[in-house]
Amino acid sequence: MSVCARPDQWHKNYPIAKGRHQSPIEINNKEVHYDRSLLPWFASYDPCAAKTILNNGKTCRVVFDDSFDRSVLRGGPLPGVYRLRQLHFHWGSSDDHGSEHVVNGVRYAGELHLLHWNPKYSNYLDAVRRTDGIAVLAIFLQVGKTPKPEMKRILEEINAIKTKGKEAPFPNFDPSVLFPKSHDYWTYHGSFTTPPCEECITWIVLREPIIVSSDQMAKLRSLSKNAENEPDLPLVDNWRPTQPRYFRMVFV
Ligand SMILES: NS(=O)(=O)c1c(F)cccc1F
Ligand SMILES: [Zn+2]
Repeated sequence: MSVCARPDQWHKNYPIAKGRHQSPIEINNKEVHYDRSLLPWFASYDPCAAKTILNNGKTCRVVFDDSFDRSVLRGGPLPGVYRLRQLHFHWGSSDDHGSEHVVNGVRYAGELHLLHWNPKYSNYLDAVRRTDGIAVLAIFLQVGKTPKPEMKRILEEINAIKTKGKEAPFPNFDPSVLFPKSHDYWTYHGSFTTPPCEECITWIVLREPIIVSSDQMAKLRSLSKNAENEPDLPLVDNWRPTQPRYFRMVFV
């Protein structure tokens, strides 16, 4: 495994990976603070902003047009609107683990991240250098008998992006169809969960998971980390272990 592959080695190339605002973290209900000044969050996404779905060897990602305030997240802990740029997933090698955040000791089968950036900065790369540059909406995936039908659209495309570097058109998709009923959330300041682990993220972690089927999780696991001309290496366990918390949570 290359030195960058193992999370406990990341700090050798990216010292910030040992910072004091790293993600993910363990969320314990008894330790969160209630902040009544926090507002509900709102997403207003344009389905026509959806562009492509791709396998980058680390996850399955859907990319959106973020050249103007077309699909935005606002409210909650956010000072203004943040532009939707991409969504991606984290999952395990079996249904009993795979999420990045852990809630009261519970690991979910997976976690969906919708990444947004603050347009007060000139571009995404500038935003990732700012503590208020990025907002990620995180939604847990829980395995159950009645999966959310809207997940089907993404999983049907998996066959087209089996290997690293494969990309397929993914038009006309509003990711808010994946949201659970409740918008209740926890929020804290953290980082990217993959190198360079910049500490630029306002995390909004939804309390209510969405239900996916075991077959749908197996579909994600059928992706390969490698390109088509290389041996098939199952793309699984693309989650980072929880990091030290060092600071307080807030919860609406
Ligand atoms: N998992 S995460 O949301 O922090 C994330 C991103 F949004 C984008 C790139 C890498 C990455 F790790
Ligand atoms: Zn992620």
